[in-house]
Amino acid sequence: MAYAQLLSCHFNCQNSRLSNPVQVASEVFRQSRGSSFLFRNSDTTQKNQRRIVMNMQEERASKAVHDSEMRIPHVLTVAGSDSGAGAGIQADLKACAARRVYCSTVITAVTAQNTAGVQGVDIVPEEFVAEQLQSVLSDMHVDVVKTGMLPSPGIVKVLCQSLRKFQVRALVVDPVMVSTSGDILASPSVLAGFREELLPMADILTPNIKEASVLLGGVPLKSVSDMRSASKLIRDMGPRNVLVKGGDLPDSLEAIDVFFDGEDFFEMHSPRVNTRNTHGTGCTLASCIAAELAKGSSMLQAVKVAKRYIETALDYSRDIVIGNGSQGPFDHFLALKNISQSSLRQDRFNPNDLLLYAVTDSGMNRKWGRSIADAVTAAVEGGATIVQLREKEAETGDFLDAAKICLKICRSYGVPLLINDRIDVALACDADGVHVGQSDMPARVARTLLGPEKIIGVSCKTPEQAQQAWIDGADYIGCGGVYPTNTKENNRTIGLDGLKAVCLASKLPVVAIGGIASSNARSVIEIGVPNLKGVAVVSALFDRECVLTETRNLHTLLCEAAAALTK
Ligand SMILES: Cc1ncc(COP(=O)(O)OP(=O)(O)O)c(N)n1
Ligand SMILES: Cc1nc(C(=O)O)sc1CCOP(=O)(O)O
Ligand SMILES: [Mg+2]
Repeated sequence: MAYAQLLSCHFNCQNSRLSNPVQVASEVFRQSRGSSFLFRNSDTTQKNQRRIVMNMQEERASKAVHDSEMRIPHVLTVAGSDSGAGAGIQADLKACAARRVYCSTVITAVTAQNTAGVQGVDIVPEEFVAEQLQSVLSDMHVDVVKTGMLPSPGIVKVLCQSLRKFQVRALVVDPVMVSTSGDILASPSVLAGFREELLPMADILTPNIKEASVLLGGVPLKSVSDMRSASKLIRDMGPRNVLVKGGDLPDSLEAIDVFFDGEDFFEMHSPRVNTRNTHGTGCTLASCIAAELAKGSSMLQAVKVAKRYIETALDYSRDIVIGNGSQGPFDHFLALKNISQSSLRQDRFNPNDLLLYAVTDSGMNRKWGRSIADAVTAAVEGGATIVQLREKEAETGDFLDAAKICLKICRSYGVPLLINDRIDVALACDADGVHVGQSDMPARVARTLLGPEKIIGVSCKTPEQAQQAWIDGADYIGCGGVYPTNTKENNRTIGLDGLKAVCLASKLPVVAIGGIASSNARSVIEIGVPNLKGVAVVSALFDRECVLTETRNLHTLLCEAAAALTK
């Protein structure tokens, strides 16, 4: 079968949006079957050639199955090249790779740049920027476009034209105007194009305080309160969300960013990292937001993850030396290093997320005729603050498929998803972490495999196990069975006293598990130990007719009980 025909029938499959890989494969076979008439030689040659055709068809069909399964999230960055590779296109590529997202590139300018500053800029003609945009967007499925240096009004124009022609899920605009070294990277005439065309299309704009000031006509920003006002005024220019980055705010011990979504303000605080290696933080942050959006995160969650990633990367790279200038690049690939300094793990896990911990059960879902997607959606809608996918009977492939589905749902609600027992599944789908028991893979080995960023929970029934969990680098303890349960066979009940003993033996946050429901959750919280952060529940949520109602009720009860304790 002619290659062009194979491609075209694959293309037709994609166009008809056959979502199931098996459907895609059978469509490839169906469309390709008629074409063996191309071969009209002797019988044997015909047989051999048919075999070749069949092999090609099988290969193509399996490729079609593979392609539809393996489409990875895709960010297109439209930005300038930095020869020193700390910022620009090079930072975007590294950030996306570190966040496990594919990144294609449209180059708007080539800069001669190093750790001392920008020595030269060569702007790519707008026609050639348009050609690059056409090449990428007409061929590849781009989820999110991220923009950096847009050095001419013509480039802003052709970009907006392309964005109108090829729809993407989100547009992240980093209004690069001044480099970290103070060099001007966009002329004032670009500002008009920004205001008129690009900003109204943006899902998020990420100015630093200098850029926010330029956008507002030179108003100085000196405090967090100024940043709040600026984010509101800038949002009036069109972007749906604004993140004003306060890293350069004078007299602040913290790096404070202000996020405004049109309704609420969120202040995001992180310790200021004392390092010269900050070149490229703006590009990296915007790319990381784009990458998380491409993976399906909500905007606020994407911003939080990106900020945490930058903070961890800066901390990890604080002492590296690249170049002789005043501003060095940092290392994007900390996850590839087997580091376990607990200092790097601060803040990426919020112990308050343990308040209402929903643990899934496929048997219960089957009993009530629910898909895993329905069960998890109802739980997070109802207020579950963290979800664990616990699939005790599933084949690895099915477990992974379920994990990908749940991850998409949880990311869109900003709720972490942990995988029960299976470190390999967590790695394969880039889940937020794992929960392991005393007979599963030891937590310290899980930590080595998962790196510093992932959440690791460990089941403990005794103070000794709790102490070991801390040494092994766990983030929290699951402690039970507090009450008898039918969900886990032969599970030893340790009661409220056993729970209290485990909590007192550890600095780690603890979530209680086993036989907990609305009828007894208050008594659990009321043991009143500060590191007991919540309850983990299976049957009281999932072995019920309406998961949404049960989760809502339990969530309200837990909030009330926790609030009563702090009075
Ligand atoms: C939050 C939480 N706590 C405890 C457990 C139990 O883990 P484990 O002892 O490994 O038993 P299984 O769940 O694997 O049967 C948990 N899953 N979650
Ligand atoms: C998974 C699990 N682990 C336990 C432990 O004691 O470590 S008890 C348990 C099952 C909890 O289910 P339910 O909320 O239906 O009682
Ligand atoms: Mg286990």
